[in-house]
Amino acid sequence: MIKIFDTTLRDGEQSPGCSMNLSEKIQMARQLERLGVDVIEAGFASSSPGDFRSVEELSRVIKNATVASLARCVKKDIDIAYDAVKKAVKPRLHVFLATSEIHMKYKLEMTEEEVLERIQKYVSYAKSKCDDIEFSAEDATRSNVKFLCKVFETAIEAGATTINIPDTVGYVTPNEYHNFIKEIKEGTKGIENVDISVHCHNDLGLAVANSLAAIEAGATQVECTINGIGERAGNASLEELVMALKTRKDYYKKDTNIVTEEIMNSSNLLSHITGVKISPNKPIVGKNAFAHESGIHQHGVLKERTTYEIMDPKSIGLNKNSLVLGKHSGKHALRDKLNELGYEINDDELEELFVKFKELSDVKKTVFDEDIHAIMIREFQKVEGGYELIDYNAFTSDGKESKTVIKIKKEDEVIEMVGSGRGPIDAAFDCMGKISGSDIKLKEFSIYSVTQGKDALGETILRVEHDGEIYAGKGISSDIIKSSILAYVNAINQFSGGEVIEDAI
Ligand SMILES: CC(=O)SCCNC(=O)CCNC(=O)[C@H](O)C(C)(C)COP(=O)(O)OP(=O)(O)OC[C@H]1O[C@@H](n2cnc3c(N)ncnc32)[C@H](O)[C@@H]1OP(=O)(O)O
Ligand SMILES: CC(C)C(=O)C(=O)O
Ligand SMILES: [Mg+2]
Repeated sequence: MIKIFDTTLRDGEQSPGCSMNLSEKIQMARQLERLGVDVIEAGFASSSPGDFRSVEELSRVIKNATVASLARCVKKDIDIAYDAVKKAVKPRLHVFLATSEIHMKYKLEMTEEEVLERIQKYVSYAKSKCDDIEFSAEDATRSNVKFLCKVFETAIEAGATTINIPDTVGYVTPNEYHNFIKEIKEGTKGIENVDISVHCHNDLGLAVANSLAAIEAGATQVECTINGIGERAGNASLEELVMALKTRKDYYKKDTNIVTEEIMNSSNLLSHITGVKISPNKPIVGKNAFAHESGIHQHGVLKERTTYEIMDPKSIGLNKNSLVLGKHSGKHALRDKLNELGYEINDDELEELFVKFKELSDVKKTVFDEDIHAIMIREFQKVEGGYELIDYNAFTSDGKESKTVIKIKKEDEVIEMVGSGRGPIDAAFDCMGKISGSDIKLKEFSIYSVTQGKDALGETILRVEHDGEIYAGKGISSDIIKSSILAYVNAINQFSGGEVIEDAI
């Protein structure tokens, strides 16, 4: 059995534009639990009060999976990480220190001896607080293998129950990694009593191949993320890894606890939460992964699906029969759909959402899954004390400067302002800039149609820069000017005094 350690909420969140608020992390963690992952790395508790709160809250919410927090070999990090995970049913402390020459010399400014001492000291300290300890040798694949064996021996003697061999910069190749792990297995005393974990980055597009090679060499845990998000080019993608093991069970002869039918839900939920789209040719979860365009392939698939499909789409949760939601649907069907899409809600939340659902179904014939995601994403974005759009009017005609008037509320104050620009959206952003009185630069802006038909919902995703920091905003509406204003409001609410409502659905 291969343990799946999901780090979507920690390493995944380290990818630019993938930050999640607490309510988004809770929804995602619940979905990861339905997916059946063994370990959820909930965050790096000491890195910020927000990270602490989310690790602490996830430790309360998650019942089956182990909940881990990352910590440096620093007392304060370990204390804070333990405080955050201590209420979990199965807590884990994940302690790390770099072991490559380049990291030790330039980053840590430590000698090999100092690194070994520090590992001994802080893994023992972590062990005095928590039974389940993972130790990671950051940049392991660029470390001297003999030194690495000493590193792991030290960590195991100090109480580590899992040792992790990360390919931090995505440098290694599959055969090389396979041999490297074999060498570590042969050269490290006590390694037979602990889990061997791997954590691969995708800088050369080899993260999944390297993880699979590591499994063949004896790794018992793989670290990965949904949709492969993560630092730089990302981490090994959970769905690719798991489906490779499942589809080629004849070769790998290994199982995981993953409920593969939950893969599509997990992937869609993350993509909706982060606003990061999945490329159509992405293996397993891309729009084209099970699509057949050419005649010869279509002919083959019509006669026998397996001529061109190595996986059954149903095995990842595609093509499930589902109830069609519309203006005549009731709360049971809405709850059923929300659960099917990976959202858990209580009765009060259902009442509130049902009102929004009815408003939408009055204007749309059919409410698609994407519409439901859109309603939920709006709920996640609620901000207490932040700006709230009340109304807007746009005046535009070909070749002339456009004007947009926005009426907006912040706490009890209603503000009305006019902006001008090249087109109504440019004018709306000019107006929002004046309202917030801040120096804001628009860095990225895209609008996607998220549902079908002429009444489709448009999703705006943008990034703005303020005070050297980048803030992402999302807005959804059947009116693209409104979705753009909502996205802008969502972005500026993150720095203009609003506080994300932690218990929003
Ligand atoms: C490979 C990975 O993914 S590692 C995880 C990366 N994730 C993150 O860094 C996200 C969160 N990080 C943060 O918010 C901040 O970096 C913090 C709060 C953790 C630390 O912030 P700061 O104290 O300002 O330090 P800063 O980030 O500038 O530098 C890192 C410091 O940690 C030290 N350090 C790095 N790794 C380790 C380690 N594993 N154990 C002990 N010390 C370490 C560095 O040497 C440096 O020390 P110095 O301040 O004495 O020079
Ligand atoms: C903290 C460690 C496991 C990491 O993310 C890496 O080395 O990539
Ligand atoms: Mg990493």
